[in-house]
This record gives sequence, C-alpha cells and structure tokens, in this order.
Amino acid sequence: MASVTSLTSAVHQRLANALTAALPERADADPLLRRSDRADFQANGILALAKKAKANPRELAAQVVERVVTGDVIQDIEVSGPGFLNITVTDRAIVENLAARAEDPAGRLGVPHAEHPGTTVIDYAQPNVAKEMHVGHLRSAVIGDAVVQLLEFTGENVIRRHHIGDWGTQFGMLIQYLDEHPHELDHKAGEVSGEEAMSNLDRLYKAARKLFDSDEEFKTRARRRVVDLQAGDPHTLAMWQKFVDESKIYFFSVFEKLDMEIRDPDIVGESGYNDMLAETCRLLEESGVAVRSEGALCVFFDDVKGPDGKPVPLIVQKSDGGYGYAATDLSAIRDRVFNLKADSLLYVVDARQSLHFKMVFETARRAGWLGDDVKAHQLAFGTVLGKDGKPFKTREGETVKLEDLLDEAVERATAVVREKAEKVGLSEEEIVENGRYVGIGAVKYADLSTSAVRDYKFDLDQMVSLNGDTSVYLQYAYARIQSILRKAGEARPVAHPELALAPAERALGLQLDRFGETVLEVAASYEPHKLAAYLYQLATLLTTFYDQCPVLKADTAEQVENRLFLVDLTARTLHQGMALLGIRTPERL
Ligand SMILES: NC(=[NH2+])NCCC[C@H](N)C(=O)O
Repeated sequence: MASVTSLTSAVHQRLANALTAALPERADADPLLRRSDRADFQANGILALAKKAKANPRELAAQVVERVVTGDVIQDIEVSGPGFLNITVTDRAIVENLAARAEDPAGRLGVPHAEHPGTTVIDYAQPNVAKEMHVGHLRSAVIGDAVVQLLEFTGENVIRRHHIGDWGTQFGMLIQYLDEHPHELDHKAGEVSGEEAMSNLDRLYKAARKLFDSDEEFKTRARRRVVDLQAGDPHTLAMWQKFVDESKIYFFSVFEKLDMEIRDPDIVGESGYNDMLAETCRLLEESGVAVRSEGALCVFFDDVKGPDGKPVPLIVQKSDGGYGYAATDLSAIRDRVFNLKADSLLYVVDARQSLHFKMVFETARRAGWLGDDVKAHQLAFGTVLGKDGKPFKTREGETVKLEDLLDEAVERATAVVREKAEKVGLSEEEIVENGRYVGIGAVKYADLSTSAVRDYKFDLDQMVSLNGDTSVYLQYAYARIQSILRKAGEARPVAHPELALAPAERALGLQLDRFGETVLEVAASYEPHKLAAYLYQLATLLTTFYDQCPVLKADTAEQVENRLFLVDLTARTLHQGMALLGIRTPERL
C-alpha cells in the first residue's frame, strides 16, 4: 500500500475523526472532501448528515470544527454557508507531504496502487490485414496505449489483445491471385520497409480485384479458396500467412513511428478464434440464446429494431454457414473470461461499433459467459474530423494515409524545434529527435486531451502551437525546468518545510499533491483526458509561479533550494504523467 499519504487523505482523516466524535452514532460518515477555490479544501458532507440526524447543519459543522485537530496539517477550518466547512492546510504540511512524494522509495512519486487490482484484457490497436490503416486505427492505438500504461501503473494485470481483421472472404481472392503469381511477395521480413509492404499489398489487392471482376473462372477459383482457407488447407494457410506477415511489417512501421510498443504475441486476430467458432454457435443454439431464422443463427433483442420497426438480430452464423464478426467476438469473450481469467474486458473501438458491442455483451450475458463478476466495457471513441469539421479526408476526398499524416506532424514540429534550436544549443541530431517527440506527442496529446467519445478536429497548426493546451506547451515547461536545474550550479533542490509559501507556491504544491489521486481516478474511469487536463493545469500553475517567484534569484539560499525542490518535483510529475500518456519529454528543447 501507499507509503505516502496525500494531503487529501490527511485532512480527510482528521475530519472523519472529528465527525465521529461529534456524531458517534454515524462513525462511518463521509465528510465529502473536495478541492475548492475558496479555501484549499471544502467538506460538503455535513448537510446530508445533519438532515439524517435531524440536527442543525451549521451547529453540527461548528461541533466538528471544535473537535478537529489543527496545527499540524489543518491551519484553518471554518463554517461557511448553510453548513460547509472551508479548510486551509499549513504550508509545512504541503512541503512535508511533497518531500515524502519526492523521496518515495518506489520511485512512484507517492502514487498508490489501486486498492483491488485485477486482470484487464484490453482490445485496442486492431487494424486490418492487407488494408491501409486509417485515423480511426490511430485513435484506438493512442487511447488504448495510454489506458494500458495507466492501468499497469496502478498495479493492474493487463493483457493486451490486438484483434486485427485477418480473416474473411476477401482473402480467397488474394490468396488465389498470389498462388497464380507466386513471386509477388517473395522476400523476407526486414527486407522491405513498411511503406513498401503497404504498396505491395495495395498492388496485389488491386490486381486481384481486377481479375476477380473480369474473369469468371478466376472468381470461381477464388471462391473455392475461401472454403479451403476455412477448412485449414495447409497450402492455403501458408499463402494467407504471407499476407499477414506482410501486413505486420506495415503495422509495426506505423506503430514505431507512433513511438509505441506493440508486441507480436499480443496480436491475436480474428483468425485466432477460428477453432472456437463452431462451439460458440453450438452453445448459443443449444441454450436457446440464439435461434435459426431464415437459415441464419440469430440473437434477438427487444430494444434493437430497424427503421421499419422490425427487429435487427445479431447474426452469429450466416445462412451459408459462414461465421461473422459477432461469432469471433463472442468466442474472444469466452477465451478472455475462461482462459485468460479476465475480470474486466475493455474494447477501445470506434463509437460506430457501439450497437455491435451492446448486442455482443448482452448475448454473452444471456449465455452466462459474462457474469456479475466480469465487467465488459467499450471505450468508444468519436470520429476524427478535418479542420472543416467533416470526416477527415484529403482535399481530393480520399482517406489520409496515416504515415503521411505522422510525417507531416513531425515535419511541422521539427520546424518549431529548429526555430529555438540555436538559442538552446541543440545539435542537428537533437533537433531531429526532438522534432519526432514533439510531433508524435502533438498528435497523441490532441487525441488524448479531448474526451474519447467526442469527435475531434485534426488540426496540425493548433497541435504544434506553443501556447494553449498542447503537448509542446507541456514539453517546454519540462525542458525549462531542466534548464533551470542545470543553471543552478551548486544549489540543489531541498525541501524546507519551515518556510512560508507564496500563494503561487501553495497553488503549485497543492496541485502536485493531487497527482496520485488523479492517476487512480483516471485509470479507474478510463479517462486519459482528465490526466491531460491535470498536467495542463500543472504547467499553467508553473507559469504563474515563474511570474511571481524567482527561483535562482530568490531572497535566501533556503528559498532557492525550496523553489528548486518545487520545480524539480513538478518536472518529475510532468515527466511521469506524460509517460503515462505515451509522450516523451526531451531534456532540452
Ligand atoms: N474485438 C473487436 N471487434 N475489436 C475491434 C476490431 C476493429 C476492426 N478491425 C476495425 O478495423 O474496425
């Protein structure tokens, strides 16, 4: 458990004790402590308690104030309004608390582990084989990666699953074509770049399509291939594997550009559940959860109807015997619950698939695969829009190539970095590396700083802007602190709890104290945008602090040390917080 307690918990403890003393019959009552603008904290729980105890809220509040221990943590406590408590903490408590965070032996800045960690299987970064990735795949990867980092940081056992689209009828056509033109993918992994891999696939796809549409005999052969593939014919499988391998070269190049670690064994695509599909259907049919309707195996829902008022079923098996997307997802649930022993299933998938997941989860519940002890949640995300507010497309109306987009972000960011490079004394190598971290960070941050369910505008100009809620702003805040620490010479960051704090120091200190609770909240609610908001506010408070409190030119040596201590902890918090979002913080910028 946590070796460092936050100010919030210290204040909470003292209030709870005083409440118990004032109202012994309600010993477990929660004072409902909140951060507040009026004082450091506000407790709002007295009102409801007084109502239940049929007491006067202001009087009960006054009794709590009388009994609360003050002096060490709580500086001031007073009744306000109808029975709120406004609480100010001592400067000493702030600095002592932060010092404990800074010295946290676990190197976690005092962030506790979650109280009840479990096993989460997270389904994210799931592009499709032999197809170009699009911005939706980018979102899933970026949001999913942040959630993985956050959950792992809180002690959760996280199992990653990249449910790639690697199965389906289109492969019959591709495999048949490759079989008839055997040398088209004749190279080993490592011999081609991601871009080449994609253009190989694109070329093959187009050629196969053309033949499929113009040559009846090829069409027949291609259709037979699908049957061979599903029957597990070894030669056909080997051809299929070539497409998967070629696609992975491409996927990995995009993920690497994104500065994101995706591990091959975590890629378990639709094909990985092939052996389970028949059994899944059998179980559903035998239990009566699914029924045959016009030959297809279907699950019906009272509340899912089409525009004509007719029920729209979840089709698990088509009338021709083929299995669909739903059969795979239902099989994946069985695997994740029964084999991987998940207690949470998380899906980072486009909101346009929400109905699919709603029906899949409900079906799994009816089948008894998802019990009350297993949570299933789709972390649905919105659409990426262009500057014009319409779905993101090139000027010619085509979907934007992901790699081009990332390259452009890096290019713009490099220009921004270069402008200041001379002043900072960056080498060409550092400019290139920083440009990458700033550019990729900008793309990730723009995505992660808005609530996932909302659509967001992809606007590179705004993303790499130095002012406003951008990753560059946060990266500069970090680098600026590093520059101060380098200039500090002999002076070291040392906490001095005996010093009185200026308002800007207090505000910064109180924000630093919130880091642990913010991380836990954000991980529990899968809302990385709240961590982004926290970090942005931290950087803003740092800016105010600089304006009001000279660091190296402070009045006394102790004050210099104490301020160095504050900015150093701010830097470490920014670094850790950004890392949880998958964003780097260069030392010099
Ligand atoms: N278990 C799942 N269905 N995961 C989502 C897969 C996303 C799908 N491959 C797509 O490109 O839209």
